[in-house]
Amino acid sequence: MSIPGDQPFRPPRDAGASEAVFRILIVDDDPALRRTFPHVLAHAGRTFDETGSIAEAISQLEHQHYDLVLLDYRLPDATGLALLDWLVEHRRDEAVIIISGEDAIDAAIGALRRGADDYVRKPYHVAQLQRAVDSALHKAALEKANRAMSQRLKASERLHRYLVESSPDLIFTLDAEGRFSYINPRVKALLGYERNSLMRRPFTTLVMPEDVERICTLLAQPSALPGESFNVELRLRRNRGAAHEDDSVTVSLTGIPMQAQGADPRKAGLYGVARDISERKRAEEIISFQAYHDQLTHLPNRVLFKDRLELAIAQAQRRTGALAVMFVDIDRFKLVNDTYGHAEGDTLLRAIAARLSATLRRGDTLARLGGDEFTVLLPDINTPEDAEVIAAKILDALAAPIMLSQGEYRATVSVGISLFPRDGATAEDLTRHADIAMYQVKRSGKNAFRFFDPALNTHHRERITLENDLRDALGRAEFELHYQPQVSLAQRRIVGLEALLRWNHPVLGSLGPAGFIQVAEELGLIGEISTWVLEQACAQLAQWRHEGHDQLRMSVNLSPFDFDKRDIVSSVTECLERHDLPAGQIELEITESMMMNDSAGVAAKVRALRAAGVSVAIDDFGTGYSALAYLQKFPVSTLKIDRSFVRDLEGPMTNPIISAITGIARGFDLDIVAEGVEQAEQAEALQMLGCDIMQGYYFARPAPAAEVRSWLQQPSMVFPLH
Ligand SMILES: Nc1nc2c(ncn2[C@@H]2O[C@@H]3COP(=O)(O)O[C@H]4[C@@H](O)[C@H](n5cnc6c(=O)[nH]c(N)nc65)O[C@@H]4COP(=O)(O)O[C@H]3[C@H]2O)c(=O)[nH]1
Repeated sequence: MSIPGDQPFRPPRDAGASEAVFRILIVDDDPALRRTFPHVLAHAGRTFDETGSIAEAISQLEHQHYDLVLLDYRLPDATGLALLDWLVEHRRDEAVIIISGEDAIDAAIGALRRGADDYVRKPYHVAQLQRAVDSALHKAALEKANRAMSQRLKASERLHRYLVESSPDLIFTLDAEGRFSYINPRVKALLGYERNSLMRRPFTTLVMPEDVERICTLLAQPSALPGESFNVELRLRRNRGAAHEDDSVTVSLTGIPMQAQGADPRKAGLYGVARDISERKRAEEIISFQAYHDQLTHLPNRVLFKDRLELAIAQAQRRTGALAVMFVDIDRFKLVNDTYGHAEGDTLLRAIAARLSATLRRGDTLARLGGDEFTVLLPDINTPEDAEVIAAKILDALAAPIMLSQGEYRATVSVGISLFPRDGATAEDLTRHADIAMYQVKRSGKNAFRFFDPALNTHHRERITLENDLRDALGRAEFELHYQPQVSLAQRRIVGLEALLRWNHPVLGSLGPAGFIQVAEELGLIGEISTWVLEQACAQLAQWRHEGHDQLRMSVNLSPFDFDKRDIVSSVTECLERHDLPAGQIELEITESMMMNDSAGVAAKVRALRAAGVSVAIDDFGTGYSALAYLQKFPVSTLKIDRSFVRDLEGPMTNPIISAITGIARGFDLDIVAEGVEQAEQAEALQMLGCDIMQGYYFARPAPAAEVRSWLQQPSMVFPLH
């Protein structure tokens, strides 16, 4: 069996005999001989030391290693055998050639037994001694090289063992039956097994059941040739005893079949390296989760929703079934975000996501597309009524208030529904059509659901065009203010003017605010528009005051959004200062509904405005649930009687509501203005009911500033003005 990549060990070059340096120790009591030897044995790379006794030789050897000792047998202090014994005893590896004049064979046997390499008997021929020395040194060189090689082999083996045993990867070998024949200690730390307990156990012992079949198939493949590696990702199971939250570790396994030379390829063992990639997998999972999920709610995002919808469409097509897509948009979400801040907005989004999720079944998908937009995929519905039931459930799910840190909040949503195949065959069409249906719900009062109707499509396109045009309208100076007089019958003069916004649309002509104010609010453009209106109205009033009409009051309509997000008080007072206007000559109109939902602190702002001397009127008074309590909380200065009450006026004293309103106004010392007066009889009746200031087509329609100027200049007023 060969371990791939393991090369045969080669000795280093300097271990070769040819390049070695040899030290030779001559031990002889004859000084003449000691001097002769170096001459007769001289050779490049040989050095000689000499001593005359065993004791001297030992002392020399204790300090120096020699390759060869030329040892005289008989010395003054002992025989050469004593030195041989010393060498054995001290595990020395010097080669020894005994040079002896002894005749007895015992001397030679004794010397060779004690490890002498050669025995040269005196008298000898010089060539004989030279041969013996050459041969002993050659042998010594070989042994030296051998020793060096085996030392290096051992070191190399230790290194390899160290690398394998301390590897952070799991390294193992399997026999031909797939049982462990080696496994490194990493298995203990990684999976909690004692390595010995795994020996001869099948590899599959360590594999999670879900992956066993896969790895078995891979191992059984005949294409797995020796040296041809494979790589596979699989889960290894932890020892039950290893207290760990995960019961498996995901590894990347590189397997290299090992096969004995010429053996059956199917009978190959395996060399495997398994790297723990659990962390990487987790990171990958997080990254892919983030790519397909919304971070705030952890719901699927737009990409994943589209993917699931496309899959559901394909499946519905196959089984000729139906599916529904819902577009869910939170009503007035912007208001929460702008008023309470993004943290509260996020809490609301999470709470709504949780409520919606709870109403759906396992196979349904709830996704967050971004902002306050959610989508729902109902992949398996039979009839439109099924979708209707779920839409109703969604609305119901939000009936209970949601707890925000600022208090309870009642959220509502608008839901648009499109059906496959009826309303579209692609993910884009179905989502767009559900979106259009949702828009329609928004326009007709919110907090409801509605199915897509192809007719909506045209409206929707018109709406998109309108939105785009509206974004450019301020920049292109397409807005204009018209002014409608408020007259006092008793004084027969114009006492006030209401500024009413007009949009001179390049294609559609002059548009009234009803057609675009709500869109501007939804697009977040209302703030800029209101600022422009206020500025324009103040400038115009200043102009008329300059022309001598200094008793006029200017009414300006504000949107609830103006009270929500801006510091309306300072905007108004600064504008008044800029135009040098007395505060009481500007009147801001707010609606009843704004008073009822005092989330943005409207009452406090109204009080601040009133404190600054600015008049505040309640528009459409009496149409909602105006309670006297509101009048205490909101210290307004004027009540405007809605034109719906004026329209119903048939004769004097016939309208109890108007009587009540005038009574309230008197009680609270408020001004009163009747709107929508179209006929002389209505004016008469209102006067009888105690209302003197009136506004309506009977007196004058809203008109551009130039026309209003001509009315203001009339010395005596005759109604109608035009
Ligand atoms: N049928 C009938 N209608 C009459 C009569 N006299 C006046 N009107 C109309 O009644 C509306 C009076 O304004 P509003 O109730 O404050 O109702 C206003 C106001 O709430 C809002 N609006 C107007 N201008 C602005 C503005 O600059 N900013 C904001 N945020 N809203 C505005 O748009 C609403 C509609 O404004 P307009 O279309 O200009 O409609 C005006 C006016 O043209 C009448 O005798 N009969």
